Amino acid sequence: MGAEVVVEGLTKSFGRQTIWRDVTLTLPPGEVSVLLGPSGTGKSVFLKSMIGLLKPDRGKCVVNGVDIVRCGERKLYEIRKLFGVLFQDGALFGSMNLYDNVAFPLREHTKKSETEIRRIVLEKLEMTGLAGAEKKLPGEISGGMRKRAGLARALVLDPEIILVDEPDSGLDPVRTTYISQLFLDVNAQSDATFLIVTHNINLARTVPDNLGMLFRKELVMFGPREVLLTSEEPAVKQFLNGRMDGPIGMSEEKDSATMAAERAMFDAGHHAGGVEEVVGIPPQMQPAPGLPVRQGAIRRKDRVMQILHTLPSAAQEGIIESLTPEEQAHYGVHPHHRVETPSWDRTVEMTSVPRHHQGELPAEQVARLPRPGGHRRGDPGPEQLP
Ligand SMILES: Nc1ncnc2c1ncn2[C@@H]1O[C@H](COP(=O)(O)OP(=O)(O)OP(=O)(O)O)[C@@H](O)[C@H]1O
Repeated sequence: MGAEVVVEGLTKSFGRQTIWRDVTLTLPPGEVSVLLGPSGTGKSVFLKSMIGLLKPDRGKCVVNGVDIVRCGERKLYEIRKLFGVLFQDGALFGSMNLYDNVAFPLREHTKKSETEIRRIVLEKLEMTGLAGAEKKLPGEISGGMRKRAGLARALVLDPEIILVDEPDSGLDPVRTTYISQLFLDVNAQSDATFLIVTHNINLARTVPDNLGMLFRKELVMFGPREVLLTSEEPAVKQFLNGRMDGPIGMSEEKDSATMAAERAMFDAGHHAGGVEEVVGIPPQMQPAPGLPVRQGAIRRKDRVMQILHTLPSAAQEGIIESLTPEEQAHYGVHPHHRVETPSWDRTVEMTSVPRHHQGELPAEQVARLPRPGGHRRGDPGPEQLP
């Protein structure tokens, strides 16, 4: 099982510029988490802080009982071996072929024989769909292949935690979905803990178990995906819809005057961007058929059901609806049955009016269409229809 990562009150500045402050979150072991945020909010700085490449000013980042922020060089070197990192461009050595790139961490950090190294490298290349490409140089392959080679290299030391920086950068939407599928497949096979930072909305909506967002130098929220995906927080809704209309501006936050001027422009009919209002919780992508069931997803179910009563009601509803009837019976919940909602969420309580699937409405609620040629004797007139 992957390691748990506990981040508490983490704060990072460069000189007088605060990047983010008081970031507190836990990456549950073996689950896939995504951290969203507008460009420049410090997502990459967060990843680098987690592996000790950057030193936060305050706070903790604890893995297996070791605080990465405070520990000495030797401990840090040991703990880093638990991490596999996929950087934006794959960070491959341009002069080495894919085989040597992927073999590099094994030759650097282990005493394995070349025979053993060959077995591992070929296995990871196969796993990432690169079998046969061993002799290619990074400059001879596509961006998507470079990312997959970066992932193969990140996997060779069997990491417990895999950090991924903007896997979609430079990739088309289809290739982004393929690499997302690969993350879930790797997670199913390894049970490693994943943290992916991105601003790709498709990926954020369909891949993770947990979702968070950095904005205004803070972590706006972090928790089960259903919380962020049903959030009424203006910055979150704007971000998920990719619109200009909202608090996020050209370079992070808008001031109130800009916001009012833009509001007037959009009210007058100017297109705010985006295609349609994106709402709700789409189904989560699953590992490819034939792969093991994700253990992280199984554990998550129990974990989330334990904290269900602390979540906003729309998220509760989404979580309950994602369970099978057997699971609902096991946990003693059923759709549209809310558990006690925290007081801060009273304003977004959902009505308990049952929703029905198409074709399942009770007969008395089905509107009758007028028949051609008017209604027959005995049929109710339109004024009598419910
Ligand atoms: N080593 C550094 N020294 C000084 N400032 C830095 C350093 N690294 C990053 N920054 C600053 O930190 C801020 C956040 O950068 P970061 O790259 O983490 O943002 P991001 O959210 O990953 O953005 P994007 O989505 O565009 O990649 C930026 O203003 C950047 O200039």
